[in-house]
Amino acid sequence: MTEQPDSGEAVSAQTFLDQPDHASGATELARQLRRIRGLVSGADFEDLSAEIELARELADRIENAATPHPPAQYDSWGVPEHIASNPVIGSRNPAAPPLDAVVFPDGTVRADLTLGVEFQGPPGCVHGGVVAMLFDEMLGLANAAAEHIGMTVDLQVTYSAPTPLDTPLRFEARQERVDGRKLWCAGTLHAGDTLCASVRGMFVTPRWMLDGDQSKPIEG
Ligand SMILES: CCCCCCCCCCCCCC(=O)SCCNC(=O)CCNC(=O)[C@H](O)C(C)(C)COP(=O)(O)OP(=O)(O)OC[C@H]1O[C@@H](n2cnc3c(N)ncnc32)[C@H](O)[C@@H]1OP(=O)(O)O
Repeated sequence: MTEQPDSGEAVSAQTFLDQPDHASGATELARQLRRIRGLVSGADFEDLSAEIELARELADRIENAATPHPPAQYDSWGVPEHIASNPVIGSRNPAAPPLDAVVFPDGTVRADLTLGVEFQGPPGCVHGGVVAMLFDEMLGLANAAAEHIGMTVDLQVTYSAPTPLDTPLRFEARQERVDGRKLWCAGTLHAGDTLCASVRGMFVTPRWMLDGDQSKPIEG
């Protein structure tokens, strides 16, 4: 639970698309791989030959133990495998920060996170493409929270100040307008009181999705 300070009164938020740890341990494995991701991209080493051998052995073992599943089908928005592989929120995707969102009763989706050197663009700053990717996901989550989802057709990001690395960041997004299959969302990214970036996005619910079941259970 968290509180929405701007409203002047405490409003509780619920974890959104909670992803319980996978029974196999894959979620914990992804956490350890994220540690390695940050260390390898942001540190110097004398000699890693022994660690490379270990990593190769580990990759071979995981490959042998894996039963790969194909990419999710279009009608499986929100099923655990779909969420888990997501490059922004996927708890089992080591490439994902991951971003954990909460949703407020008014539909605002919020995520607090800190991005390390593996997300660096300009020196000391978060890569602008990473900001855009996180915004895209945040707007997608705002659509999901409003139970009206679509695909991105237009995403306009305004970068107002550098987004610092290793600093608590706050993303917020909400769906603002719906006109038939067209959805409009907006969001902001703050580092403390500084507005680093804002976004406006337009989404369209594909024609084929209207025949499908958009209200599939949102699980993780
Ligand atoms: C429930 C569980 C949820 C779980 C969520 C987990 C989170 C996941 C979050 C993931 C988040 C990540 C998200 C991602 O990464 S989404 C991936 C990136 N986006 C895409 O790949 C989308 C590619 N585009 C398409 O596939 C088609 O264009 C779609 C299917 C979207 C629409 O093709 P369709 O044939 O169906 O529709 P239409 O062509 O009749 O158009 C309909 C209306 O829209 C208007 N229009 C169209 N384009 C534009 C435009 N650019 N500007 C302004 N207007 C535009 C158009 O004029 C028309 O208006 P009107 O003439 O009716 O007035």
